[in-house]
Amino acid sequence: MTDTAWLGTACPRPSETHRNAAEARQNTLTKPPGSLGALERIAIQLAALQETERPCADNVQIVLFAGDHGVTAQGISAFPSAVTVEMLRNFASGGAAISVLARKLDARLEVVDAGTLATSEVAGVVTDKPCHGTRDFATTPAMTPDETAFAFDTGRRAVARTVDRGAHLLIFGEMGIGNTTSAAAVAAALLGKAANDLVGAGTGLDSDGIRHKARVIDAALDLHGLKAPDVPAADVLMKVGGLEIAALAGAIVAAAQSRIPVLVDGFIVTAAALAATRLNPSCADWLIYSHRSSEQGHRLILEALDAEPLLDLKMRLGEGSGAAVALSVVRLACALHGEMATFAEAHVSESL
Ligand SMILES: Cc1cc2ncn([C@H]3O[C@H](COP(=O)(O)O)[C@@H](O)[C@H]3O)c2cc1C
Ligand SMILES: O=C(O)c1cccnc1
Repeated sequence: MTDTAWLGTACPRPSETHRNAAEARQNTLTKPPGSLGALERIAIQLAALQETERPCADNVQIVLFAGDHGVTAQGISAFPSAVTVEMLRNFASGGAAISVLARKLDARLEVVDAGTLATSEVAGVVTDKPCHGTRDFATTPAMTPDETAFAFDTGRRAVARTVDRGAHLLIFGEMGIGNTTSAAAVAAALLGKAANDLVGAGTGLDSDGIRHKARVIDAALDLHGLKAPDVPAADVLMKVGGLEIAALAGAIVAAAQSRIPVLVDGFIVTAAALAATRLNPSCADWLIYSHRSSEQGHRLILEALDAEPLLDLKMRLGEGSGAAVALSVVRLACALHGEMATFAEAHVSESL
């Protein structure tokens, strides 16, 4: 039995001293105070987390967790499960969206098979899984307690591999046909909302398909007793989550415990972040929200997390792609914060 006690270890608090210093610096830069909007907020948050007056997001690691979902047997995705493993090869050979973004951003990309149906190792992919895909949660819990604990640890091990590389920021992505259904089920259970409020088109379901997806989730929440209030997040993940979603939740907690800020991607990673904040509320300080996905339920999860994402580009891909695109904005926020001249340095008159 894998121990999950580590998930509860408190994450460090952001430095108020550095937050105050960064805020003070923003107000001395040659611009009307507050005029850089969210860019100021992000630079100040990062300064507090990195315990510096000049935050930085140059050294970035992207970790993508992949897993397969038994619930695909219910016809809840527009694509077949085989795509998950096919995409593993595409990530490794550099042709996926996140592969291109990682190259252009000069960020390292590690792909972890956290539980796909692949029966042998895929070249260029780290294999760290307790089983091959989850069970169909329409009929039985998706995972056993041991598989869930293993998946949390998969996330922790991925973060441990990056700590020595000195990453300023982590981005987590995911790949798993069927995982918008699992993510919606997890979020519906944790938020006490109807499945209908959290489902969306995923890879491209039509409105009948979306209604069917909601019915599958709704029935599963009944079956597993997840409409009751205050079901522990680990139970929710075990019953209707996924191996890559539990790995994401474990990785988010582990990153915060290791003092590494996380740039949170779209619908699925945000559902995992919601679970992570239930597993360990102190990790919330370490999360920066990158974008609002056009997957319908994302808005509700973001609201529950009190999150204001940086971008809304109508993206709905996953893989960490929204966070990767927002990384450019974060980097520019850091550059402005660190490199703009102050009123005194530039001999510019301050406000009346
Ligand atoms: C070629 C392809 C590449 C992807 N990359 C991410 N996803 C995204 O779509 C999947 C979730 O949608 P659903 O729940 O509808 O299956 C996940 O793998 C997610 O990462 C992809 C989907 C496809 C088809
Ligand atoms: O926003 C996401 O993460 C997302 C949305 C649809 C499909 N896959 C991922």
